[in-house]
Amino acid sequence: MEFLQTARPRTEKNVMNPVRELQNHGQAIWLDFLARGFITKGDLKTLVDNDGLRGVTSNPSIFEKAIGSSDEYDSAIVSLMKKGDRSVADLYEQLAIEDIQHAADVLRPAYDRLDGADGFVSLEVSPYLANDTEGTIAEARRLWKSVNRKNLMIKVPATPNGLPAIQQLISEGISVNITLLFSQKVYVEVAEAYLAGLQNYIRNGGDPAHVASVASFFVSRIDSAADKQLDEKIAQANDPAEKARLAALKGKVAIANAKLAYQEYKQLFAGEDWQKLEAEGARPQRLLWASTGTKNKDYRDVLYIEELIGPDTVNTVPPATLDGFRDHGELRDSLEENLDDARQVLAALADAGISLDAITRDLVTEGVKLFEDAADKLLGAVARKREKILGSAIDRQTLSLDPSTAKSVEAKADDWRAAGAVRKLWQKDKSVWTNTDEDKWLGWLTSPAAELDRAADYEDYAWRVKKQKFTDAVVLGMGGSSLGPEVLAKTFPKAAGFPKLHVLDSTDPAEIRSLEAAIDIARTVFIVSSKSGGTTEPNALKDYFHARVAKAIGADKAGHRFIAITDPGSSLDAEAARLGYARTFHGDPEIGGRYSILSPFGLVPAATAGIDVTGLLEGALVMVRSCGAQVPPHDNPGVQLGLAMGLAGREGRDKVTILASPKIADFGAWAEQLIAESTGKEGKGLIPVDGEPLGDASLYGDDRFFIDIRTADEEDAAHDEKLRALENAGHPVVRIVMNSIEQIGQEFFRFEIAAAVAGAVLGINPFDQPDVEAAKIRTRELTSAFEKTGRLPDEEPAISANGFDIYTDAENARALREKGADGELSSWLKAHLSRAEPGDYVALLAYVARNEDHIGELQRMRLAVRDRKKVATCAEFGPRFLHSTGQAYKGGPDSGVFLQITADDPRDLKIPGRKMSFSIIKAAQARGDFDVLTRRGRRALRVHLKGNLKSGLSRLDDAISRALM
Ligand SMILES: O=C(CO)[C@@H](O)[C@H](O)[C@H](O)[C@H](O)COP(=O)(O)O
Ligand SMILES: O=C[C@H](O)COP(=O)(O)O
Repeated sequence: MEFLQTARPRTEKNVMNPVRELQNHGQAIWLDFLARGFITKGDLKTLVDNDGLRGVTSNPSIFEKAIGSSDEYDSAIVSLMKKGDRSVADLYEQLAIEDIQHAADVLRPAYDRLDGADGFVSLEVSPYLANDTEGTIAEARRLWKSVNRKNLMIKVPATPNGLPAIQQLISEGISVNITLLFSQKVYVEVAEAYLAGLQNYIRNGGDPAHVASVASFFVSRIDSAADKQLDEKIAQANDPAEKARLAALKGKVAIANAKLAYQEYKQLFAGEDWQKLEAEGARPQRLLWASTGTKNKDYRDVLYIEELIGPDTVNTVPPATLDGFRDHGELRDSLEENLDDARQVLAALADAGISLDAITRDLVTEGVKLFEDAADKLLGAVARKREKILGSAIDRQTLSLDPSTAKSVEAKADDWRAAGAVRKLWQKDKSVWTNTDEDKWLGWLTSPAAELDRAADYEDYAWRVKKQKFTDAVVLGMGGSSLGPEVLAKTFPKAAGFPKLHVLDSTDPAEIRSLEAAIDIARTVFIVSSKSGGTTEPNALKDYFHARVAKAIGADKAGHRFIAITDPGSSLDAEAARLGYARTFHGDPEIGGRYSILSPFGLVPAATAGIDVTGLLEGALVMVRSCGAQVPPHDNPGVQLGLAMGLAGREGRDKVTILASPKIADFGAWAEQLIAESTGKEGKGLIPVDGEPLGDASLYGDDRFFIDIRTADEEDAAHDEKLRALENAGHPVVRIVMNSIEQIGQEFFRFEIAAAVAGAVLGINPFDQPDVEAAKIRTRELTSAFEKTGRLPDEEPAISANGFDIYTDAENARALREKGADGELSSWLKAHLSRAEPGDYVALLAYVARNEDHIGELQRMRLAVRDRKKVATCAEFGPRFLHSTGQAYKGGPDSGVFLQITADDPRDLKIPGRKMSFSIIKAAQARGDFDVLTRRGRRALRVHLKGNLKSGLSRLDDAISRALM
């Protein structure tokens, strides 16, 4: 720094150093600057020795310049990160604390020599807490403890919420520097808060000699604001005398304001009350002139030092001003000169119609904002540095957006930054969304850290599972409870010595049988997973498999082969206790199913399968930190993804097409339910498209938003080529590269934040699922009818033919007949598919066993539709999708064309103790689903395949091909 070179050694020649001379006028000079090298290279000490510098102040802008806008701290950040990853806020704070400690140590000899009267270093609480009394108190206490230096002052702003914090902190013996102080009136309140705090401290036995305080009264900013208004008045005035009167006030207001504040000081720290405190050893709270660098080049560079010299005051100056004063500063006791003039300046300002009260009020708000801006810039820079150091330990995300989406994302990120929306999200502030009950559904934000604290329990549980030598573990659950564990089961290889993990989320008798055939029932552990405990499918499956296990190993032991994961107090909780389950894990009622993967709903299946739960959570925590409260939207990967998805969706690119590489192929099914169920409601939302193989750019409409996710070692040049073609064609493409599957926890969390943010952008509550509930209610009506009558209510097909029946409601039937639907299956399909316009999507909803063959059939059909109609396609299996994309299909935008596929079940499966069989439940679910779709006025057609399913599906495939001709 240039000014340092001008700090001359003490010689005979410069004995009359004006800076040092200030002491003789009772004023202490502090430095409004700090940087690491400046301390470590001894420059601060030089100023202390040569200029008699007696203190240092810091603020968010100073740290932003030091840490954010330089590489001076990069090696220190690397060293901190070597001890382990930490949050961006933590990294900044650690660096700041170290600097403050070093500076305090340099000033400590002065502090000791002056018996604690001076030699202070100030560290400011986060500007984000400026309107939060309790938060300020807590942070000040924490910083006071962490810095652990007697000559520290904690800076607290003089906002309405800062004032009570000041009093409280002083009463705890914490030295406070009150910043952002502009008004005389507020200054009096600040001084009173100090005095009241001191009285409390003494009353509680504290020694006031250990407590110090300064009131940082801002100067130059007042002139900048007042001069601006004066200039406007001058421009408007016609009378030259009036212009001259106004011009004479320029550059005078700030000094007049400060001088009069000093007069208040003299009164406040005189009189009996003060004398009593003083007798106890209390120190006055000195006025400190801050913001004393001259802003207007027409004014003398040392104006705000020369005009404010007086006893028992401090002036904290930026380096250039210090240099200037050392070079050409002139000393006189100016502070109490011409006080009447000062009063007249303020009176004339008021006469001119300029309100100093309004100026000072605005300056506080603006001051907080400026510090927030600086903190955002600083934390954004630290976030980027952290990410760079993490290297491949953090999954890479790049957004390649079309210009329109890119512009919207940039603008929205600016809005979010200005509104502190990321912090609000983390503070569980429901105003980020629709102000309903979103605050009750944000437990997933903190679950990775909370669960890591329970890692030992998961390890112990895993050890016990291993000891049992199970061959298989089967999760019985739906939606959030099944799709997360399924990603784990399909992504991670089987761990030696642990059971193979399966997931069963179907009521299809053939699928249940096929699972049963794949396991050794006598050596299997079942995990019944239901947050509510009341979900039909896991309950039926639990009853079925309990009976099967009882048959295999005896009724008395059957319960021991079952584990429950459920919210406390649910019916499953009670049932598990009654049946003697081996263990019940409780979920957090503040985490919805689709956000529950990093809670027991995902972690128990993981531990059961021998997956490293600690590693999974530690991985997730890397992304938690990257998406943290203090990471501004521009540098926050989850927020960026959410803003991009939400905004692109709002602009019509609402088909979020997920391209997951082979190693993590199943991730899309989890992400699909998260995105669809979170956003698809109230006629708005995103329609995720999973499992649609990447095709030529010409196959896609301008309603697509692509997310490509893969692991680093899965090179695929052909795929990359196609992606580039999409980009070149103007489609938004997000690329996520995971270093390895072990880092999948990061992706769960990134997508959770993204879904929540997209929900905010879309203006919906991302944590409810009203239309899933509607389908459940309708299904329940049908199953209760079955319980009463022994059969499901009759339904009338639109046509019944050899091999198939067609069902739909009257409105759809009329519309389709108008389009040529007759007795042929293909005519109905043709009429139906012809309703899919650009921007629509076609969803095949098959209530058949989900197996390789059927997946293949559905894929063939969907691709035929996509390639011919150039619309997005979804291929889903019921009832599983009901707990996932089913929400968006019914509640989201009315752009779906639905083809429901049902079939005769060749063999049903009974559920012990129930009248209903699995086949009946599945039929009721399909009808409940279809009824809600048609009641919502959606374009829906149901084809019921009769007889042999294989040939039925191939007939359907064939009919679709013909319909598309
Ligand atoms: O409040 C204190 C000291 O207590 C200062 O660090 C204060 O923040 C600075 O003087 C001002 O922020 C600098 O303001 P300005 O020169 O940018 O207007
Ligand atoms: O995604 C959630 C499913 O609807 C299942 O709910 P549950 O966990 O309460 O059984």
